[in-house]
Order: sequence, then C-alpha cells, then structure tokens
Amino acid sequence: MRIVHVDLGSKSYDIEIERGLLSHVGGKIKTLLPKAEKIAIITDSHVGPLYASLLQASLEKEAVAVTVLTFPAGEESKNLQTLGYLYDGLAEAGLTRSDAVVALGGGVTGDMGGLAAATFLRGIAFVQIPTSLLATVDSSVGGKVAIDLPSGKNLVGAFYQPKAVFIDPDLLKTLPARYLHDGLAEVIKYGCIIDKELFMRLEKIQNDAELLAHADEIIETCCNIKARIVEHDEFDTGERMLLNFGHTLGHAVEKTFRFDKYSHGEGVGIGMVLLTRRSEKLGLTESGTADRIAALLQRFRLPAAVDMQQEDFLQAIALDKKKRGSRLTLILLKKIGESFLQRVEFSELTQYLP
Ligand SMILES: NC(=O)c1ccc[n+]([C@@H]2O[C@H](COP(=O)([O-])OP(=O)(O)OC[C@H]3O[C@@H](n4cnc5c(N)ncnc54)[C@H](O)[C@@H]3O)[C@@H](O)[C@H]2O)c1
Ligand SMILES: O=C(O)C(=O)C[C@@H](O)[C@H](O)[C@H](O)COP(=O)(O)O
Ligand SMILES: [Zn+2]
Repeated sequence: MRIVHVDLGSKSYDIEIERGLLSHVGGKIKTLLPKAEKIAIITDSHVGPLYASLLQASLEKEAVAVTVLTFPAGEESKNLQTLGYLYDGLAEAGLTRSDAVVALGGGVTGDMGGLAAATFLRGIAFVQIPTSLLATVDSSVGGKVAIDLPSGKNLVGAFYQPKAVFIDPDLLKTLPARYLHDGLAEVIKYGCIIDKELFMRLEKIQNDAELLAHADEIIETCCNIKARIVEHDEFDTGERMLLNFGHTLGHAVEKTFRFDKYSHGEGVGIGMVLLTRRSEKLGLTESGTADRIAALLQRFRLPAAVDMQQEDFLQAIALDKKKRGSRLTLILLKKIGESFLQRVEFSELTQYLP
C-alpha cells in the first residue's frame, strides 16, 4: 500500500492507494469515524451501479446504516438543482452531525458531495473514494469543493478537507478511455508546473494499457505534489494558484460550451497550450514548449485547440476566482517543470489570449 500524508494540523489526513481497497474500506472508515452510525454514499449513475453495492456491503459489515444517493453522471449535473436533491436525501436519511458522507465517483461527485457535506448541518465529515484518474490525481485531494453556475465554473464552493482519501486503482479498469485521457491532462499539468521528470516519463508512455500499468506510481507522484502545495497554501492565496495552470482558459472553454462539449481535462489541455503559445510569443516561455505539450496531449487524443473568439474568453474570464479587482493572476511556464505567477491588469489580458 502507498500512503501520502497531507499535513494540515488538526485537518491532516492520509491518502491510501491500494488495489482491491474498495472491498474492505468499510472497516477503515469505521475506525476513522467510530461515532458514525449513518453514512450516505453519494455517487453518479455510471459509478453507482458498478461499485456502490460493494462499498455498501463493506460499510454494513461494520453495522453502519447506509443510504445511497445517485445523481445523473456528468458535469451538467454539477449544479444547484442536484445539490438540492442531495440535501433532501441527507435530511430524509436523518444524518446527524456525528454521521458522514462518502463521495464515490469522479471529480463531479467529489466536488459536489464535498460541498453537500461541508454545508449540511453546517458541516459533517466526508471521505473521498475517487474512481476516475482525474479524481485520484487531483480533485479528491486538497479540499476544494464546489458546484458550477451557468455563469461559470465552481463559482459556489468552499475549502473543506476530507477525513481521508481511499484510492483503489483497480477501479480505473472500467473508466471510459475519454476520461482516462481527461485525467491525464491534469497529470501533464503537474509535469508542466513542477516536475519535468514526470513530464518526460509521460512522453515515454505509448498507449492506454501502459498508462494504466503505471497508474499507481503516477497517482502517488501527483498526490505528493498536490499535498505539498496545499500544505503551504491551503486557501489558494499564492503557491496553490500554480495548480490552476491551463484553467483560466480551460474553464472559459467549458463554460462557453455549456459544460457539455468539453470535459474539464480537455478544457485544461486546450488552456495550457493556448496560453503557452502566447507566453512564448511574449518571450516569457522557452520556445517549443507549447508544441511539446500539444504533442503529448494529442498522443492521448486530447484536443489542443478550440473554435472560440477572444470575446468569449474575456466574458468567461471576468468571473475567474484568481481575479482581485482589476487584476488577474495567470500561471505561466518558464519551461517544462518550472512555472510562475504573472499578475496582469484585465485591460492587458488580450496579449495573453489567442
Ligand atoms: N476539487 C478539485 O481540486 C478539482 C480538481 C480537478 C478537477 N475538479 C473537477 O472535477 C470534475 C471532473 O472530474 P472527472 O473528470 O472525474 O469527471 P466525472 O466525475 O464527470 O467523471 C467522468 C466520467 O467517468 C465516469 N466514471 C468515473 N469513474 C468511473 C469508473 N471507475 N468506471 C466507469 N466510469 C467512471 C463518470 O460517471 C463520468 O461519466 C470537474 O467538475 C472539475 O471541475 C476538481
Ligand atoms: O486544487 C486546486 O487548487 C486546483 O486548482 C486544482 C484544479 O485542477 C481544479 O480544477 C480546481 O477545482 C480549480 O479550482 P478553481 O478555484 O479554479 O475553481
Ligand atoms: Zn483542474
């Protein structure tokens, strides 16, 4: 078993990575939360039918009463209406402050289940069991929980750390290829911002089977990177913004296409390439960097361009969470493995846009 510890004082937790973990995770959750008599499993309509009953049985073996709340899979569900459905479900199940939520699914489930847990009864414990590559390497760690509004990504949310993250890489075997690649975009992001060696390891991977074979070590590497950054800057005031590389333009792509054409990772991939092309032109990034990122994305059938106008970007970026007054923080690369924060006046932003 691989363990990554996230050191956040009284909010510290472990990320456990082990194949086969789902079948006996109930005992671990009970040890962690001995007072929890009721647990709500929040999951989506793809993951629930595959894995919820195994998790439910494992929890019931510990004499926990389990309710399963399932919502329609997809980013289009990450909204106020679904959140309302979850609140109603938690209330009907009679969860109290000593009970808990377990988010079983991809990043949509973790973000929305986490927000439900952060706010129901003003906060009950929650545990992440991520099932997509993206959720194992990124969204289940660090405590950002949120839903989207029609006006933008993750515009309603909180910082709310899980009590633990349990990762069973065997679950990735059922993940559709599109979402394996989608998660890979965030892995490429870590390589770009901080870990050239990781980026070069990815450049050597030829296909999905090889990617899956390396999943455990890739997940551990990414969780370690994210854990260290979050420990330094839990509330996203400085260093943590580096994790947002590619997201300013990526979120704009997701929003412009109403959250149903491009997945999050696809948007981030496009955002990384487009911004890096511009920063190369401005002499801020080593030349050839954008092409190198694009080549890696394209090997895994990820898009590296989009049909969008500058006006669409500007409109979507107006609500970016890295904006303070008239200034926005962009994340740029010096070269692969080295990133920095660039504060720009909103009026100068067009220089950085395609
Ligand atoms: N909180 C954070 O720090 C953070 C970080 C990155 C991304 N995110 C958010 O995460 C979301 C994207 O996450 P995602 O890509 O996991 O999307 P997702 O949750 O929609 O999952 C992608 C698809 O894969 C399916 N799926 C997941 N696991 C599966 C499995 N093991 N077998 C079969 N199907 C499976 C899901 O049902 C869904 O259809 C976005 O909303 C993004 O904003 C949050
Ligand atoms: O954890 C972070 O911090 C990140 O920025 C990770 C991102 O991959 C993730 O998509 C996050 O949800 C984006 O946060 P937001 O603050 O831009 O909504
Ligand atoms: Zn992301």
